[in-house]
Amino acid sequence: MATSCNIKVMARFRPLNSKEKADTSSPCIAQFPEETQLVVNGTGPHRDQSIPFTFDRVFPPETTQEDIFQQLQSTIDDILNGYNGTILCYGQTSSGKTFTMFGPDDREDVENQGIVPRASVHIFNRIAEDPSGSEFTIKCSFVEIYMEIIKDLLNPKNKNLKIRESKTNGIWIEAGSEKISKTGAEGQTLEEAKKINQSLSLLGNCIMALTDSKRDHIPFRDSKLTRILQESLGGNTKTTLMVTCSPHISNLEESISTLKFGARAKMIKNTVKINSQKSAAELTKELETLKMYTNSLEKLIEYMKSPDYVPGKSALPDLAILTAAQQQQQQVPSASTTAAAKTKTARHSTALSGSAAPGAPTGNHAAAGGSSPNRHSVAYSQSPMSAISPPIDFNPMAMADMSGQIDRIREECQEMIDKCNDEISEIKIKYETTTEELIGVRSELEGARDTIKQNDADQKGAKETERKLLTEVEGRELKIHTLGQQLEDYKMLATQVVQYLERKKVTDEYFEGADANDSSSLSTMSRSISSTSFDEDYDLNGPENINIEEVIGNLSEEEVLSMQIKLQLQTKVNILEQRELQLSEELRSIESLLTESNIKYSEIEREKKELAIRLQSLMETQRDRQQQLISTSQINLGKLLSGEDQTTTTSFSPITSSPLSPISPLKHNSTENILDLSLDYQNGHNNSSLLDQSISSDVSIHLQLQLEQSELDKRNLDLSVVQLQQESSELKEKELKLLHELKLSKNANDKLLQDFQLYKEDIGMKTKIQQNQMTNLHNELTSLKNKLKQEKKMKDQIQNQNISVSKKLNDSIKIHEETEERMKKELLSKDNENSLLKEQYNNMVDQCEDLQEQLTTAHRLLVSRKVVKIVRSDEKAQKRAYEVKEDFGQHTLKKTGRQLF
Ligand SMILES: Nc1ncnc2c1ncn2[C@@H]1O[C@H](COP(=O)(O)OP(=O)(O)OP(=O)(O)O)[C@@H](O)[C@H]1O
Repeated sequence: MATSCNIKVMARFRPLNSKEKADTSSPCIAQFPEETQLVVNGTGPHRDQSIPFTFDRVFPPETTQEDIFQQLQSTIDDILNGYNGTILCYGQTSSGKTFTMFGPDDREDVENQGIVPRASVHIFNRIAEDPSGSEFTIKCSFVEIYMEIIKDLLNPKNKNLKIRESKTNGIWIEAGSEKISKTGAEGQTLEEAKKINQSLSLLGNCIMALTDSKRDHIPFRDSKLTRILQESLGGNTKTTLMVTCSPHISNLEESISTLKFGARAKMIKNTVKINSQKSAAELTKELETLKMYTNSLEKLIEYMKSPDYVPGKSALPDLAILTAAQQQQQQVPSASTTAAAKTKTARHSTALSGSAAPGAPTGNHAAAGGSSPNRHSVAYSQSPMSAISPPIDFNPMAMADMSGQIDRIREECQEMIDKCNDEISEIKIKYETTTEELIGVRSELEGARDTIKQNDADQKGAKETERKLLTEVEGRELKIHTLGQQLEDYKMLATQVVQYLERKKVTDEYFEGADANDSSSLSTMSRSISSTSFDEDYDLNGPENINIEEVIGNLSEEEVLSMQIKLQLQTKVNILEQRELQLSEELRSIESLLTESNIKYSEIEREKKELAIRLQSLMETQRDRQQQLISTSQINLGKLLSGEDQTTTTSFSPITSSPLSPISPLKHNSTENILDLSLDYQNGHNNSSLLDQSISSDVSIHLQLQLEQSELDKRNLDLSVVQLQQESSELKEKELKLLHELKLSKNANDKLLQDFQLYKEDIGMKTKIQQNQMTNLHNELTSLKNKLKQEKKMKDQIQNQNISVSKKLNDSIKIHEETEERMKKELLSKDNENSLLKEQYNNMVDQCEDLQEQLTTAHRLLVSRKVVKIVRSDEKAQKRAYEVKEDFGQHTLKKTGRQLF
């Protein structure tokens, strides 16, 4: 009896792996307050919300493999009791599907064995323990669905297995290889990813459709995975879905998506019933009964054919055999009514693990499953023997007519049945072709959608590149602007320097005529250089809140180099500035010294001149006096010589203009001597003693005094001259010293000028570098602009392409949708036709059965009315008698055929 049950859904969280453990900030995202409930924390935009989930069972990370199996053992037992069963794992990649299904790679690690090895052991244990002596057939297969191709993992030659379906056996994978060439896959990574995601999203679609009461079409046929799982989802299978999750916060979105998938799947209802199949022993027994029955019939017919048999008079032989056979046949239980038959066999047991929640990263599907052989149960709703009814009266002619009619009807029926079968096969082929076509159209659509997505992504990428380029261009333009300004400043500065140098023409004259303004203009210029070189953008100290190291770290090599040069320049300028100030100071002190010296020198010169004049006048006075003395001496001498009174002598005053004392007459020495003396004196010879001897005592005293006085004067004069000469030489020394200092200053100034020249050259060079940089930047800007243009062009092309692709896609979608719609309609009408045909077919089969029954009744009548004699003479009737046996066999086949259909 069929019962309805929901899919069992369980959730398992694996432990944190070593990498996740390293992130101590994040423990397990889920809490497990109850055995059937878990709460996922840290959800919502602010990570402060929780989502509760309820499943048939939840397993926290510490759950052992044994605990898991304990919960799934009942599913295996159900399979052993004749139900179809599926255990399916679903979850994000690396969430533990393989671990749950198979366990670790190490086969020796028995403790961690997964469901499949444990289930195998359990099944064999159960078989070993079974006391009934029932026959068990265990078959096992492992297949992989890879890019919509089913591969036999146990026989790699079987690379493209087909999915088959029959009403009695449900869906199974055809265990033969075919069309290997079709599987040749090359460079299909993208295609592979698409297909894997597609089949998973199609699984999601089926689950959505199954849980949506308004949907009557479940798109199982859209992918191989859903097709295989068709019976497991909403069909005749006890299904357990194990959703596996990572406990780490980094996989939160995927885990929630997986759990939501599980929650939805939990709503799916399956209708399950026990499958039964007769064992070989039972079938043999049945066959023997049938053989017995046939033998009885044959014997009966033989007897009826024999001359001993008189219809209506002769007793029927071997009825006991018939009765025994009939009784035995009736003992054979009907499969449909014996749910607890010993021969229960699960047609369909599947263990599957599929990867990834939609939208999550995916891996391949690893499917491991087992399905029983393609057997159908031969089930009778009624035993053939039970159709034999008691004999009735019978008219042989009418019987013959009836037999003919029956034959005709049967032939007609057979024709109709064949026709129906042909039509049904045609429809089936058409249906499958249409379905395949639809799948093709859908995958084409998916492809087109992917192209659009790709194009969108390309467009986004192009936009991003464009934005980046624009930002770069803006940055470069700004830099060029800044550099341009700096260049202008440099140019201005260079002009200033040139002007300054030209104006100054730094020569000795300059130093002689230099004034405070000029030196200050030099320092002003230096300051202006410093302020120009270190504008705001390149201020090394920068605003307080800026991390200089970070700023420098962000600067390009070129900028750092430029800053270094500027820093060096600034240092140099500072040194020059200081030096200039020093020199200016020195120059000023030298200048003042020089002025002082000049003043002193001119004073000394003046004094010297005065002294010279004085000396000259003194000498003149002395000469005059000597002259006077000589002349007086001569006069006196003449007087003396002529005897004139001494009273007539001329008196004269000494240099001091003292009143002239009367000159005493010369003593008696010869006049020549006196004259000689006078002349000697005049000639500078001190010969006063001679004079004393030659002149009179008064005059000689007077003269003596005067001479002494003049001697004194002369000595004084000499002293002054020496002093003056000393002073003059000192002054000369000072002058030389000053000149030396002047020379040093000039040299320093020359050095300064040289520095300025170098500085000017440096500035010129830097200006050139800046100009080159600017040119480079301009070139770069131009190339960037060109690139931008190209990007824009490309973007436009992509946009145009996108528009045309979108248009094409829309057209194609429209066409495909129309085709799909048309096909759906066709399918629907074919389905309707199909159901009508099925109905017709079933009606015909029923009619056939009725006819068969009528025929059997007729035969039974024939037998009971003992028409054997007529039959014996009538060949046709004899033939009919043989057909009774044949018909019986066909009756069985027809029954089976209807069930199969
Ligand atoms: N419950 C668990 N206890 C201990 N280790 C586990 C558990 N679940 C998973 N692991 C480990 O986590 C890793 C990933 O698990 P597994 O390979 O089973 O993931 P998967 O879902 O099959 O991944 P994929 O979809 O990529 O094939 C493996 O190293 C596995 O041993």
